[in-house]
This record gives sequence, structure tokens and C-alpha cells, in this order.
Amino acid sequence: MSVTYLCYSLLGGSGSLQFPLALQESPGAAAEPPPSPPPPSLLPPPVRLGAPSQPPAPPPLDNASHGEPPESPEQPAAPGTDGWLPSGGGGARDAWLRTPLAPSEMITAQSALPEREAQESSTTDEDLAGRRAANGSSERGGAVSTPDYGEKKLPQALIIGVKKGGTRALLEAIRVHPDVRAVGVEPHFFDRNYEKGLEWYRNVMPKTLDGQITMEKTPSYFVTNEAPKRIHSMAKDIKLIVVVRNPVTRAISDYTQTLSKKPEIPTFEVLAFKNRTLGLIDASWSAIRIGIYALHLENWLQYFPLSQILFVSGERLIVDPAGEMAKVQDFLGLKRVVTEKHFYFNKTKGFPCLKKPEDSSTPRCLGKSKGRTHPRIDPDVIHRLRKFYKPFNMMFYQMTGQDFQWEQEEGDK
Ligand SMILES: Nc1ncnc2c1ncn2[C@@H]1O[C@H](COP(=O)(O)OS(=O)(=O)O)[C@@H](OP(=O)(O)O)[C@H]1O
Repeated sequence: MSVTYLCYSLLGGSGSLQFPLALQESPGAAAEPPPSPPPPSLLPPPVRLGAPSQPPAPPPLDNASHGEPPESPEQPAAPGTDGWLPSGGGGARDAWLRTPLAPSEMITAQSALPEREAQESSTTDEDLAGRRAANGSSERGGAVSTPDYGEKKLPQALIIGVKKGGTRALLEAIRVHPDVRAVGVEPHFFDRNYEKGLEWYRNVMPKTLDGQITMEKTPSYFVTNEAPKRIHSMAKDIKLIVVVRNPVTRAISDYTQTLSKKPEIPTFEVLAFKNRTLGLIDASWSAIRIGIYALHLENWLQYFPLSQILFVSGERLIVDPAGEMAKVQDFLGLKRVVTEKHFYFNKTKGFPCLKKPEDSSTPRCLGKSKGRTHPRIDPDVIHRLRKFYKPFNMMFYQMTGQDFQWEQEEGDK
């Protein structure tokens, strides 16, 4: 059964959003993408998912219509300006922090700066300006610097999603690897900054030496309709990593983030339904829509073979970070350098953190915006959402050949 058919069956009556993906039955992993989009006559009609708009990308309108603030206007700093990773991207120590909750681990003025970066998925101009003002031209927060030589290259690997999946944890862990250099902020090139051109994008990248991999993470790529085509036209052999998480928990995490910025928004229970009495889930709400992974993946498979995409379990990244990192390093063709010895479980934070590097005395946890306490959600709503996602999850397992076991989870944090 195609994802298209599945969506028609499950969502046809729930609303009228014209889902922007060009959906077709994929005969498996497409080794080569179509040179141009298939003629409209060959495309099935778009999937109906909710509200009557046709956004080309994760729609701020969805948020607006739900009383949520639009996504923050995150923009990377202009390449070459102070504070934009002047020494080549920094290291993992830029974003993994000492947990502020451990009394023995006082945050200094210097280390608080990277915490701010780590608190949000993206760094805004404002963040960077603040950091520049407080930190001069360095964003390394006292960390040992990496020599500023080598060459800026376009990325050979991208973490493309999913929002709230654990993408920051993954990026910061892989940055520990000496053969990886990554941008700390999210460049949003393939969704928001594409018109700035590839030279702009290259300039955003850290310098690398021969043999080092350049990476970035922007979780919104996974749900950006144009992203696969654009990325493919830049590098068809690029490696793509998607951190996925139980879509119900992911939706709650997404909502929790919005709530932290805009406490007056309606409850999750209200936003989740088009009609609660009828049990109609509002799949046009971005918090819900992002979790329909099968639908988004279909778009990527039009351009990239499955073998070029690694799916990392957001759940396992927490319980077994070293195990997931082994898969990531294998996928990237890297020696397994990041191992158990790099992680410890921080009971106060409730998450794994990076152990102190040899050249520093400070262990590092992610900032306060990672691992937020979720509001309590009505169990009935959770139950309905689980039912809603189940067929999409099954389709996703089938497409990826991986069972993420979200149906077996007892509760959603
Ligand atoms: N080691 C570690 N430390 C802290 N948090 C961790 C870690 N590993 C995974 N996670 C989970 O990452 C969730 C945030 O996901 P992202 O980094 O992808 O968020 S974002 O899209 O960039 O905003 C975040 O979601 P919430 O718990 O809902 O805040 C965490 O559950």
C-alpha cells in the first residue's frame, strides 16, 4: 500500500490541507531521482490533511492558526562575522554543558554563552550578537581551540530531522569525533536561506582538513518539500541522518517548546483535535504533522536511495548513546572513536552527558531546553494519538526496514 493511499484512507475526511508532498508509489529506493518532477497528470491528487492552505514548507500559518508563535526567525550570522565559528566550527564542548542543576558544577560567564546556544534548536542573530558582545570573536567559551586552517567545504553529511528528535544530542556527540567538523547553529539553508546561494552556504561551514567530514543539522529539512531536490542538486551522494522519536512524545515535546515561549497558547488537548467529540485529529497542526514520518520520507525517497539515509532512534540515543553513535560512525565511514567512554548518565539532568574531555575539567550536558519537563497530557488524548499514528508508524517501519517499537511503549513522557 502506498503512503498516499494510506493517507487518503486515514485522513481523507479530516480536513482539507493540500499536503505539499508529491506522493507516488515508490518502487523502493530510487537510485537516481527524476530529472524533473513527474508530470502533474501522473501524480495522485494531494493528500488532505487539515486546514485549507497549501504551504510549501512547515507552515507558520499552522502555528498561527493555533495561537502559537511562528517559528523563531532563526538566521545564522553572516559568514565571516565575529562569533560565527571563526575557528572552524568549534567542538562538542560548545554545546554540551555542565548541567546547571549540579551544585558542584557552577557555570561561569564563559560557559554560560554556549549554554544559550544549546538551549534552542537554532541560534538567532540576537543570540550571536549577544555572544559576540560578551565573548569577543570567539564562541568557544574557553574550550581548547581548533587550529583555523583547512578549507571550507560543502557538507558531506546532514542531520535533516526530526525536530525534537534528539538532533542536538547527536550533533554534539558526533562533533567529538576528530574527523568531523560541524556548524553549531542551524544554517537553514535548504529551507529559509536557499536564495543566498551555495557560496554563502559553504562560507557558513567550518574549515576542514583532508579526510574530515563537514556536517550541519537543521531538523526542519525533513519536512521541507523542496529540501530533497535542493540537497540532491548540491550533492547526490550526500549522507542523510534522521533522528526519529515516538511521534506522540515528539508532538508533546514540540508543544512544550512552544509553550515555553508562549505560555498563553491553548492546551495540547485543544490543539490536537479538529473535533474532539468526533475524535478528529488535527493533522494540519505542525506538532502533529511532523510526526507523520512515512509521508515525509516518501518525498526523500524520490531523490535518495534508502542506503543513503540513516535513521537513528531518539529513544536509544538516550538509553544507549554509544550504541547509536556506533551506527552513525559506521554510516559515515568513520572509525568508532566516540564510544561508551565518552558518555555518562547524569542523574540530575536525567540524560546522558558527555564526559569531560581530556583537556578540560568540565563534563557537558545539553542546556535547559533539552530535556524539558512535559506538561501532563490527558491519557485519552495520548491514546487517540497513538491510534492515529499507528498505521503511519507501521508504514514507516516497512519503508525503513526498522521497527522503532513505538507501539510497545507504555506511556509517553
Ligand atoms: N543527551 C541528551 N540530553 C538532553 N536531551 C536529549 C539528549 N538526548 C536526547 N535528548 C532529547 O532531545 C530532545 C530535543 O531534540 P532536538 O535537539 O532535536 O530539538 S530541536 O529540534 O533541535 O529543538 C529533547 O526533548 P525534550 O525532552 O522533549 O526536551 C530530549 O528528550
